[in-house]
Amino acid sequence: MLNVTEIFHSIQGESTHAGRPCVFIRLTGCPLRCTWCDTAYAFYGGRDLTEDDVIARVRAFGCPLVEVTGGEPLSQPDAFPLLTRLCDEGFEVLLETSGALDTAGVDRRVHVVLDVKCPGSGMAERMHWPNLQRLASHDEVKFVIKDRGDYEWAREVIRSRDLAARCTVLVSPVFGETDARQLAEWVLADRLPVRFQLQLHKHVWAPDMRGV
Ligand SMILES: C[S@@+](CC[C@H](N)C(=O)[O-])C[C@H]1O[C@@H](n2cnc3c(N)ncnc32)[C@H](O)[C@@H]1O
Ligand SMILES: Nc1nc2[nH]cc(C(=O)O)c2c(=O)[nH]1
Ligand code: SF4
Ligand SMILES: [Mg+2]
Repeated sequence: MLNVTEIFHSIQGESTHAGRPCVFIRLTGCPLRCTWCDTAYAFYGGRDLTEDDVIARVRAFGCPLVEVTGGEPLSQPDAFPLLTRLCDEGFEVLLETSGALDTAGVDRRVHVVLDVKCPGSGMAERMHWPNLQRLASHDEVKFVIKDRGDYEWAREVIRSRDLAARCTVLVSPVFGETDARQLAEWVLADRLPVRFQLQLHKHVWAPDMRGV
């Protein structure tokens, strides 16, 4: 059984897949509390659905790209077989995860977008660092940057672990809080080998709108 906040069809707003039509499965619940989280409505509530229900709802959208997100999707043990089932059904599968939960049980076909929570999130000490050793070239690592302190912390993690040689590294401003231009200029000044991203959907729809 899966506890689900929402299943919706939208334009992927993040990662290297930004701009592509995508179905989102937002699982309920998260053990973290990032200071700037834009999805606190997924912490509680939700509706219990069987894996078959979820697959049927996803299939109905007729879209080959699916993202499992949350909340923290890996906080539900049944998320692991769901990811495998989605791959078996022929979907291209993305997983958006906080970095705090072990990704060892995630199907290797899944494209993992792994956050590394910076100090400004208040959750940096929750990082499960062995997750970085399991990154495949189709995976992506994301740093959401609140301020200059976060930027310098992320830069050190990227350089000391040679992350850009392993996979795409994304840096994103905290929406509505971090000056995007400032972050872009820091990246350029340092020749940091990352992909700067904005949350595209928040520029298309109202930033606080659900289900997009
Ligand atoms: C809501 S989280 C759900 C998945 C998982 N719990 C995680 O944190 O990756 C989805 C993505 O949105 C990002 N995010 C949440 N609030 C944000 C904000 N205010 N500005 C920029 N990105 C944000 C998170 O860092 C994460 O990459
Ligand atoms: N359009 C859209 N793209 C997204 N990419 C990642 C999202 C997420 O909340 O994990 C998200 C989201 O909530 N909406
Ligand atoms: S881990 Fe993800 S869902 Fe949980 S509080 Fe942080 S951003 Fe929000
Ligand atoms: Mg979102």
